[in-house]
Amino acid sequence: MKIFSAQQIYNADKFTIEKQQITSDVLMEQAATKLFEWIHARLRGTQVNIKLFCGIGNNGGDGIALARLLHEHGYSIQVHVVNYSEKRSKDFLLNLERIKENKIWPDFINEDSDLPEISPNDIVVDAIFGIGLNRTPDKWVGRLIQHINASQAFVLAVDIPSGLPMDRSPWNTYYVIEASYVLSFQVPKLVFFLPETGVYVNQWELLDIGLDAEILEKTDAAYELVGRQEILPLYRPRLKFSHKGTYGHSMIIGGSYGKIGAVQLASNACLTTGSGLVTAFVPKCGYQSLQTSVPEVMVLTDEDERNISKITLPFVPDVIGIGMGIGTEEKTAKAFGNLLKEMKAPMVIDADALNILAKNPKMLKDIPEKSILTPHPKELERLIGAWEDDFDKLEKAKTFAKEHEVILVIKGAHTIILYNGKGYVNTTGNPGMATAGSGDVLTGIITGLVAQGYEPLYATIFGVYLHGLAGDIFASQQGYEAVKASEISTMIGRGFMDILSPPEVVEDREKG
Ligand SMILES: NC(=O)C1=CN([C@@H]2O[C@H](COP(=O)(O)OP(=O)(O)OC[C@H]3O[C@@H](n4cnc5c(N)ncnc54)[C@H](OP(=O)(O)O)[C@@H]3O)[C@@H](O)[C@H]2O)[C@@H](O)CC1
Ligand SMILES: [K+]
Repeated sequence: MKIFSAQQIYNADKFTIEKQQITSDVLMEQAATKLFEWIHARLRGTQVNIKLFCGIGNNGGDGIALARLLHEHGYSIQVHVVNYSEKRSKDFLLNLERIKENKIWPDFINEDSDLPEISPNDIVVDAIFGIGLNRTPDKWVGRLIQHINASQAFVLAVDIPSGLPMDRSPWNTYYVIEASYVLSFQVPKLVFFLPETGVYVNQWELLDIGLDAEILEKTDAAYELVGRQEILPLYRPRLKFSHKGTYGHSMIIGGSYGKIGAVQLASNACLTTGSGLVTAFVPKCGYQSLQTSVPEVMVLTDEDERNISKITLPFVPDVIGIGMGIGTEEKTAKAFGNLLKEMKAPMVIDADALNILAKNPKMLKDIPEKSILTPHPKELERLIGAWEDDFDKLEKAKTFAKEHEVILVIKGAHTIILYNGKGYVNTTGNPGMATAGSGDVLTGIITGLVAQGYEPLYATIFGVYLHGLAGDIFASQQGYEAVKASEISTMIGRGFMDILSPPEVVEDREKG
């Protein structure tokens, strides 16, 4: 599902109004009706105080229209107009007139007003700012936002938490509504998925307000949200008349004394994802433990006892996954550098192999095209340098990926994959997966998919989703704390089954 910028949403808005020959007011009424239906389906007339804080733009207009619908259905409401500008929008004014006709008298909050009391039992509707926010809120509006955040009331944000800009981190982190739930219109917003801004969005859901399908289809978005619907078409079925050679021979290279487990985790995940054959290449000290722990994996050893020092391949693997537990010794760096020169096929590069690249930037030019790099935040910083905020990070990472023609996986609560100027935002995974070896399993999964013939970008998108899903399935049975990397691998098969099973009534991608 596409993630639009604010400008693209305004364009879609305009296109819909022109094509469907409706007024903008009709679109606002559709939005308010969807908000009302969502609330009404849950409250079913329960008497609770609903306090609506409405700005003077179209986000505020949505809030005022919602207030009218709630009032018509017998809900107890209070409307507070947050009067932060004289430039009121046309549809805001129209809806203000309409509620006055319904004998609802809003309270106007200005710089000098006392802040209204909010009880923890109230429901607050936040319609102060929407996607039109373009500068920091005034101090008094910021104070009101802090007052709402401190109230402990349930806060339902309309479209986006007020104070959160669409294309940058907030100017003042205290001047943003901490929403309990966000009902967002039509398309997800990128800020919901980034670490600095996602914290204001506890849960979110999309409401279809009827923006025209044609414009949604033809708009080229810079980011895409990846849910089951996007993943299913990427799946490559296993054929009846096939053999282990059909599914590729993967090579997992890594490990050092005390860190052989990383290779075991990656090799095991690679096999479990369906790679036909897996050979691990480790220092001598890893031979016995690997042979015993994963009998299906073949093992080749370096001549060095404790570190990788010279990589000699007796065959050409379909894909190499490299870096887990490998260390950054000089001889290892040299061996990796030589391998890069030798290999033409895409590789999956992780962990210390990334640190070696960061320390030896000359090696970057030798990375085979469409290789997949899977850094965690520290490794990413070593590769692309420090960033100012999440948006700056994405831009720098995009530039890096383009320059070196690689697929860059930025790991996080919502892992983002960058390739050729475009970003793919993953929707699976959970905090339990922030655990030792989780990244080794991901490398194994992606390597296993490339081995089976998945195109590298698709292998990455599919692999990141599958990895998160396997972690989610395990966590749903045992809880976050018990998630261990090896347990994630045990759920890879269930993950595939989940992807292939019929979708639930509400798509996971439309909620978060
Ligand atoms: N297609 C859709 O999805 C539909 C969207 N709809 C709704 O419209 C919402 C967007 O509405 P919007 O464009 O009127 O902007 P909104 O956020 O209400 O801000 C109002 C104005 O405030 C100003 N301003 C900015 N920052 C400021 C600040 N710090 N302090 C003071 N003022 C500030 C700025 O104007 P400026 O002063 O810069 O000229 C801005 O224009 C969207 O989120 C959704 O809820 C639906 O109605 C139906 C269809
Ligand atoms: K809002």
